[in-house]
Amino acid sequence: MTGVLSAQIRAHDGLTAVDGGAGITLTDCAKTFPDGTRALLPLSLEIKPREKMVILGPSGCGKTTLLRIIAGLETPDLEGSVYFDKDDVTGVPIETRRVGMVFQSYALFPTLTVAGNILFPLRLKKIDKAIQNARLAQLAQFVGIEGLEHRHIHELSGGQKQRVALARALAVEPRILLLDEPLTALDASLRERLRAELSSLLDRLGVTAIYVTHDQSEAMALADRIVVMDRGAIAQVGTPFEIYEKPASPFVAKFIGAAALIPAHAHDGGIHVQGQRIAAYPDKRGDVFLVARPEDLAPTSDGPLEGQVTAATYFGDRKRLHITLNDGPPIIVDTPPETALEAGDTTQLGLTSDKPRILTP
Ligand SMILES: Nc1ncnc2c1ncn2[C@@H]1O[C@H](COP(=O)(O)OP(=O)(O)OP(=O)(O)O)[C@@H](O)[C@H]1O
Repeated sequence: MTGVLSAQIRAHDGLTAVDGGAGITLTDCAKTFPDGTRALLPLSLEIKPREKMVILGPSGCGKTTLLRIIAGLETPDLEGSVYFDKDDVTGVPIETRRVGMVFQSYALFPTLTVAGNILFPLRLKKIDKAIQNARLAQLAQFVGIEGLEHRHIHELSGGQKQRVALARALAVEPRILLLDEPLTALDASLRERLRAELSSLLDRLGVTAIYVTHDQSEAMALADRIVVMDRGAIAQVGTPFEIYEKPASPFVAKFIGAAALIPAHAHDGGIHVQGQRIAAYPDKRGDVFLVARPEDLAPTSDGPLEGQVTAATYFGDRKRLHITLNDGPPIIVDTPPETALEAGDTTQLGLTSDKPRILTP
């Protein structure tokens, strides 16, 4: 057997290098639907071969539309173009793009068995039976569903269904794997486990993977880089570290890591909140925001900030306080689980680091 998948699976077995995974170049891709909805403003994006790129953003920001343009299920407005490596695929239909897709709803055929679902794309292409069987065995082993090949879809758990959907997407030996919220239908603990498993499967496959989610911890866990989207536009592209540590805008800071933005002023070499100097800051002068994530502030006995606890939730490993700062925004503060503070208490707060993250508006 030859082809990308064989190479991919051999790579998984440690036998050979991988030759799969195309780079993707989107140029000026906008999308206006016939009813006039502008789902995407013109955007350009480069995705490297074998990169795990996560598209992250709130509901309705255009994530799925962007994914469907890469898949060939939508065409961009006239000025846009899509390249896979050096091939212009803008007008090429999904069947000939060599992409695999995995959906939130699994989109499995309920009347077919596991094997029937996985082999469906190969049967369409009338691939030789012996090759089909060999590939089924490889894929079942690869995604961890051996022994379930003859089950019907309704006899599977959610996690097993998702593995079947992944195996079917891989059956076509894709250069690019597109995953649209594939874990959303699963319960939290299974989602976390499969997320880790999927991440390592994608690494071993060496395929270029585009993964859509609105769940930022999923994005952080899986991505080489994240595209954060806001209302049809790209708000920031960067590694999880860059997006978390250097958010490009208030939108990105608030969307990633439950950050509150506290209005502050930079002058005389320091950051000042409500007239109180809270940290050294030699860089700039003027109005700025202090980025306050749950780990950035802690209750203290001597300020400099003060606020009222509006809710306190015990999580076992920590206690999460919702606090409204005096003359300031509501913030979230994670404290050790034994913290005595409860809703209704007033507390002083200090920074946990002497290098706070500062955002200029
Ligand atoms: N076929 C369509 N016709 C008209 N408008 C559409 C169509 N498909 C999507 N839209 C609109 O385009 C915008 C972007 O939709 P899209 O599905 O890409 O968002 P999303 O970020 O994937 O959202 P979600 O996380 O809720 O799935 C939305 O306002 C949506 O209503």
